Amino acid sequence: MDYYIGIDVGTGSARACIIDNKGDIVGLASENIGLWQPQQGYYEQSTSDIWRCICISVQRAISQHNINPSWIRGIGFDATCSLAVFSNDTDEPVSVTGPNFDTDRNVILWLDHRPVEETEKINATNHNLLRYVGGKMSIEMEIPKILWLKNNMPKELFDRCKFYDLADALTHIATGNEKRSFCSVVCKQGYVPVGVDGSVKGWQEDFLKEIGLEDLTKDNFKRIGGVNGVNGEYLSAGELVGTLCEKAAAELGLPPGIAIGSGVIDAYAGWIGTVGAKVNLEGDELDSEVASNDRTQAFTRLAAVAGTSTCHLAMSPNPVFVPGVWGPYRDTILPGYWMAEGGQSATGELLRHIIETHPAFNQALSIAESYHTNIYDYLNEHLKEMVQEQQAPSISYLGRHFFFYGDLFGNRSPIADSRMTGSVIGLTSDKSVDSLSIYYYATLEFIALQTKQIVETLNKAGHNINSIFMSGSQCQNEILVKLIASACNVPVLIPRYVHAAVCHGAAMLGAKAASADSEGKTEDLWEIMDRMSKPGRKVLPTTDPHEKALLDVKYRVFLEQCYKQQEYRNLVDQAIGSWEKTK
Ligand SMILES: Nc1ncnc2c1ncn2[C@@H]1O[C@H](COP(=O)(O)OP(=O)(O)O)[C@@H](O)[C@H]1O
Ligand SMILES: O=C(CO)[C@H](O)[C@H](O)COP(=O)(O)O
Repeated sequence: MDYYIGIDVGTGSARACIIDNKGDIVGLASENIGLWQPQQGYYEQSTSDIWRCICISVQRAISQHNINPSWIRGIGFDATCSLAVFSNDTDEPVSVTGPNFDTDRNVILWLDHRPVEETEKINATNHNLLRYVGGKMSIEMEIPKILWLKNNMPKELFDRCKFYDLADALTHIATGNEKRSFCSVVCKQGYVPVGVDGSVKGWQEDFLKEIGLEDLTKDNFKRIGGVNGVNGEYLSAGELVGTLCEKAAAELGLPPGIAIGSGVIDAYAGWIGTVGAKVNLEGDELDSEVASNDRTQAFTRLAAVAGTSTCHLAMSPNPVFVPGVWGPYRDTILPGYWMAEGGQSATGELLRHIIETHPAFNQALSIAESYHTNIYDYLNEHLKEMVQEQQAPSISYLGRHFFFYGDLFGNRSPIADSRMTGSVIGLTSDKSVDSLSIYYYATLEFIALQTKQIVETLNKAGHNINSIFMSGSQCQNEILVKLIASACNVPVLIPRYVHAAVCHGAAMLGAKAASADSEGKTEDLWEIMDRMSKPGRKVLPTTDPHEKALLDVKYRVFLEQCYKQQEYRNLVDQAIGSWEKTK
């Protein structure tokens, strides 16, 4: 009776799943978490609220599925890469809401774009460290956010703060322990386990001093995890952080003493939960399993973790530097291997925004509700009906003259330009549900074409991606999945647990932690993935020559919309030169 819990904290909800020792999910529950937007571009959450949602989900998953809490051997966590702030002296949450810093919101969400000036200052250093985060530090990372707090908080409050990536904050709450994960400090906080030429290693003291965060270097970098981590170590995914403490155990409804694995950012849990599946990628047949699954196969498999945002993760045995793609990050998942992380800042959120701001949204939503379906499934059905009514050859034909470019939340990859916005060619005065459906389809098409741009950029730089393993809520969207397969011309694998693949990855971290021997040595994560991953369904690219020709030409226009926008912006900036802003 050995069971493991995975806890996945996405932008919108906390989920808990329980797996058995074969990796089958036997319990699953989720709870929506709070998100506050005090002003445009600012997004905040609260670890107290998130922990409450985790506790509800765990208790529900346990009780609904009749699991005895004493059967749980290990717990793994993943969370969005958001900055969580606590007090050094009391360990209480510290508010991040200016100007008074008096709310219980202590998390600056990854999507928050408040540190614009701080990010510019960081990138102006051209420090060698920036090579290891994709060439530029993203506004979504945590060092710019810490710097914003330094610039905006009262000094005595800032001096009392300690900083965690959210996944580390959760393992801290669970264990009371300060051990941090490589995934957190390397991917979001500027720690480099080992650089390629030995010139960069560990925390970059000169960099932190140059940007004005010398405070973090004091006491051996204690406020961000320690000079080399606690006891001289940072942990790779799932290594043993400690055991469930009495307080957290009582809140979760579990016995104390359960092994807690080192957490990862949610995107990385999506990689863990999907790419180890034993699947036959050749040929047309679906679902056929293959016996052998050596880890080098992972080098050709891209994980696309598609929730509020989409993250594209690729592992390589050697460092590959890809402009506009975060990393390369060593040791974060499997010790000695490197990860690259491309991404789209908003995909699920982009779809939601496009649908909800269209004049026909309320009408479409009430029809969807009358059919007891969600808006995405309804719009997909409506597109199929439009094809019938208009006797069109395909859905793509309906949208052939509509061109949507969707960087409404900035561009993460591959051009890494947070000033990017959206553009449309093909607007009409049509306010109908048909018009909404075409706009929605064009958004799906945009997501697929940008995925192609990211895959091409990865492969041009030295990766060798030839399949995509998807997870997150978007993998339930059959039109989107087919578009991604066709645009990228590779098979897309849908996991068996479409609602819980990321959480499944987190549960494998619980299994790894539970395997710790008396010296804390744990089983190899790939071995666990090999044993517990589940094959799902394979979606192949279109073979229709017209569909292919249309996607090719749409890609050409997509690239023009992307680069022309930057060109137009430069033209304007050159023309108006030093025109001063009026206050
Ligand atoms: N069928 C669907 N097709 C496309 N997008 C979807 C679908 N269902 C949900 N989404 C989007 O997925 C996002 C939520 O996905 P989820 O994996 O739960 O995210 P997170 O982990 O970020 O909380 C929302 O932004 C929602 O708009
Ligand atoms: O930046 C990321 C990972 O590095 C993710 O985009 C971020 O954590 C949000 O994830 P999600 O879209 O699943 O809520």
